[in-house]
Amino acid sequence: MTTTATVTDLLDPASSAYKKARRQHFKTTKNRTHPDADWTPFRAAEKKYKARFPPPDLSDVLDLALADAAREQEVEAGVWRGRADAADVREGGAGCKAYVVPSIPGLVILPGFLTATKQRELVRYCLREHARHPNETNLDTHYLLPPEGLWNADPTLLISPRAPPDPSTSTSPGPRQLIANTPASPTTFHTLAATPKPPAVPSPTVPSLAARALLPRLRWANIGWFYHWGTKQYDFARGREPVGGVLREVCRDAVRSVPWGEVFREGETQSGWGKAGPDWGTWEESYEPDAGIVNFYQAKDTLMGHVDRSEVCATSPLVSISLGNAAIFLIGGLTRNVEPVPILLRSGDVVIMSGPACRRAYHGVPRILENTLPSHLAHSDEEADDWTPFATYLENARINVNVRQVFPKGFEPGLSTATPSTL
Ligand SMILES: O=C(O)CCC(=O)C(=O)O
Ligand SMILES: [Fe+2]
Repeated sequence: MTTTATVTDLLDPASSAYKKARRQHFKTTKNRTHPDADWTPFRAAEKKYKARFPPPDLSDVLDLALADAAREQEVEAGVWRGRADAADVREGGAGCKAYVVPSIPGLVILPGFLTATKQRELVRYCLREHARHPNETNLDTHYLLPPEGLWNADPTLLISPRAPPDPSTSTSPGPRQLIANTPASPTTFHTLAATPKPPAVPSPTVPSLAARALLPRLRWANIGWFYHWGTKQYDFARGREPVGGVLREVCRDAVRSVPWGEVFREGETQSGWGKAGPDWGTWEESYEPDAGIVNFYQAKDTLMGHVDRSEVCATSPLVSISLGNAAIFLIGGLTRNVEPVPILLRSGDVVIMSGPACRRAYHGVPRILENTLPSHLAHSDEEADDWTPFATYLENARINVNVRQVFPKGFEPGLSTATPSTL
């Protein structure tokens, strides 16, 4: 008989689950040489938190839910916990708690920013309304998805690959590809916009799958301006979908609730803001999200360290919303040589990355923390009629909504050749 090891078992050295994980670990790492000396501090942290055995020690991980008595039950039930004092933070915020991390100027954490009701609304929005045509998903390249979207399809519906089978080649619709790209800026913008953006080639080896079997392979859905993964640049010629409804409202509320004077204090202002100078003082009016990605993570998925530099504006806020299971988020500096700060992000937390030091800092998600789905997103006796499938999906998943602003205030992109579909 096989039983699923819980986090509590895995953290207890006397348990059989711990001993089994240890045996497996020694078996798989027996012949491995350890190139630790060559790892950058960012890579070393990724390895640490990715490790299945021994389970990572989270005592260096900033966990701001521990500073909030109202979240005690959520923390206890999820077992994994970091420390509220694991990093130096400054507290501020009007009407809600905002934490500034002075070692990474421009990084703001809004723990528990979203109510349980808002979290549910956003989960419904991401899966039911957003991850479908005309928004592109990772599956569109390889599969002929139903027009109503994967989520709304009959779970038994057989979804066919786009390309006819060819057993001689093998590619798969995997996670996001990390490709080196030229940072976008007002100077490089026109060259980047003119670079050819050939469509991705559908894999001839993916199998037909029922909608319910394909759903766990959903990895991302595009927001706003269309992103071209092959060149890691926006494809402005395709126009954009509007960023509206609950998403725009949540992002704008989050930006408005930040005490920006605390984030960028007088006298501490960093260089790198560009010709127009710091514009954090006017974000309340000028911030307008127009692009981004919804990331769908299954329990074993990770997102490698990267910099989001395809946006022409390298300073305006990027709003990142966590839903479902918790995760370890690493954020460091402008190179991988900067030791990252590990942060435990739980459902309802919002992170804002802004300003030149943070907006182009390396960051990544080395681990999803299993069994951390808060009870307000799980199955319950009195759940709303339509919540059951969402609760089932979330048992094993985390959703991150990552929303950006591509153009700086006042920048004239001159996109006369573009044919925006829904501007
Ligand atoms: O999942 C997250 O918290 C971060 C996602 C991210 O960095 C991205 O989409 O670029
Ligand atoms: Fe990112």
